[in-house]
Amino acid sequence: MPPSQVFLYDTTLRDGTQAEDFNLSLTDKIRVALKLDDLGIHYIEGGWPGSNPKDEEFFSEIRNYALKRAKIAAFGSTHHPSKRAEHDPNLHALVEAKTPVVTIFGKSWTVHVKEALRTTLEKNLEIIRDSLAFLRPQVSTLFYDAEHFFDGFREDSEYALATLEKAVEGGAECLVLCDTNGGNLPSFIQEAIKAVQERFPNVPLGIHAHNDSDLAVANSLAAVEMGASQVQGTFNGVGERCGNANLCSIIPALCVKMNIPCLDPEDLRKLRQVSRFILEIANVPPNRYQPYVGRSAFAHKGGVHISAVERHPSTYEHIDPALVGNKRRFLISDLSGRAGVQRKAMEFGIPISSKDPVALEVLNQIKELEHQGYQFEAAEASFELLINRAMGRFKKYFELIGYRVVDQKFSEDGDPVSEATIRVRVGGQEEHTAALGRGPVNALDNALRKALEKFYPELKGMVLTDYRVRVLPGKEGTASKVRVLIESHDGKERWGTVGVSHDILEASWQALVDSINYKMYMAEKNQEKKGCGEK
Ligand SMILES: CC(=O)SCCNC(=O)CCNC(=O)[C@H](O)C(C)(C)COP(=O)(O)OP(=O)(O)OC[C@H]1O[C@@H](n2cnc3c(N)ncnc32)[C@H](O)[C@@H]1OP(=O)(O)O
Ligand SMILES: CC(=O)C(=O)O
Repeated sequence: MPPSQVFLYDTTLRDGTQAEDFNLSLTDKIRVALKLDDLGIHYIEGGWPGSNPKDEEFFSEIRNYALKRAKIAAFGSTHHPSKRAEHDPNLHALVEAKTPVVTIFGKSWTVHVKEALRTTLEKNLEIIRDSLAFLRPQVSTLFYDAEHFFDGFREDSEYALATLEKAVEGGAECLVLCDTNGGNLPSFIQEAIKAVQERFPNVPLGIHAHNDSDLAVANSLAAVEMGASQVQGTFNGVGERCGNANLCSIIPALCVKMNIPCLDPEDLRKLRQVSRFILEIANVPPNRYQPYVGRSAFAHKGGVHISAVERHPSTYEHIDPALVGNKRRFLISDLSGRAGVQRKAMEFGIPISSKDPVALEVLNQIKELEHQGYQFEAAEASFELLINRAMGRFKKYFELIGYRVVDQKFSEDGDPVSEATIRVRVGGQEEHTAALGRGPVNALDNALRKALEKFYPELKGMVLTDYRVRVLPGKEGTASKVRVLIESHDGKERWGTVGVSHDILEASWQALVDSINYKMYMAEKNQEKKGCGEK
């Protein structure tokens, strides 16, 4: 039977940092711990104090903070086979970490006892009991992680259960069953838990699942369905190899789908923000397709989907995105229909009906342009300008008379020098400028801005923050078409524009021009809003 409450045990700072390319400094660890505490996580495993000085420092540093809700846990192993518990430096380090919770892991699988620990099955049982018994009087809460429990249970169920018995004898308050290699299926997880419950009806159980079969979340929830009241996992599922059970998916599943309290609804709304915060700190790019919290988790692209979601969100959404702090997005592409165009236009504040011939014209243009290689999902500014052009509302801020870009290399080792000259007409006035740049696109961008800034000083505050070039599929080698996506920023807003051509400069030019036009268009639009009394 599922428990009445689940306790969340986060191991991002310990097992999470065992992931390739996921590293945290001491300061990072403190910041993440405080964030998790603020969210309402019950236990935060800070590291392995016997492992390295950073983890030791973490435990002394975190004592300087008054945590609101979370308890800090220190992690380590049972004592070394060659030592007695009282002489084992790892166990001493755990006590010296002075944490309210200590978690130690021990071996449940005969293969591990013989091959990894290189000891006898009897000795391992003694190691488990003695390690816990040594810690028990010195720590207030003691958890036992039964490493490889499920693999051990399959191999020799009696021995695996005997290891748990020793942990209980030693004083473990919760037996956390681990799918360490992440290879088990939910049905087997439930079968093994049933046997554990029959043997230990009064001992709380926990689950610690790895994701090697992409089942860590399913296995964790299967364990909870059986009655496990502690769930260990990491934010964004980071962890050794393919990662740990992802708390960003487990938490909403528990709260929203299984109605098992683990976070307050108000805290649940912070989930996406906390997920992002941790990735930012670790300098890891977010996975846009991550369930619940990813940018695309509630992004609708197919025309049929957009139309139905407009009518009733649950037609294509499994939960309300706001519950986890995410939001619904509608994407424009060649898979869109009129409802998508209308929805997007409404978002831009342009009222058109899906029956309006303009909606159909815009739709046809998008389908043709996407066929040519344009893509508007990351270039919404270009799309907004396209709607305005179709409606005859587009204002031309400048006219190109011509440009020339020269890229010269003077020696084998030297950097090339790029220079652009440009002639534009603004109103009735012609402007002719030149600029150098770090590469031809930068030179062209510099020359264009230099020509326009005199007329539009607001362009000075605009910077290009991202520039991506993608060679479009084809067999034409260096003659292939390219798509350029530019992201610009003016301190307040960020917008994306797109250009496509066989010529990389032309593709860049299109995206640059859209970016500048959009900036000017936004400035006027904001001015109009102010004129209408909007704040
Ligand atoms: C499933 C998990 O994620 S468990 C956590 C894994 N995390 C980590 O390993 C990160 C932190 N680890 C470390 O910093 C180091 O490995 C340390 C400090 C713990 C140990 O370092 P070392 O003493 O150099 O050992 P090493 O890293 O080679 O690990 C193997 C040793 O651990 C021992 N060991 C492994 N598991 C256990 C256990 N449950 N109980 C007791 N000893 C164990 C092995 O017997 C072996 O000892 P031996 O070489 O004397 O035979
Ligand atoms: C304890 C642990 O991290 C594991 O078994 O995966």
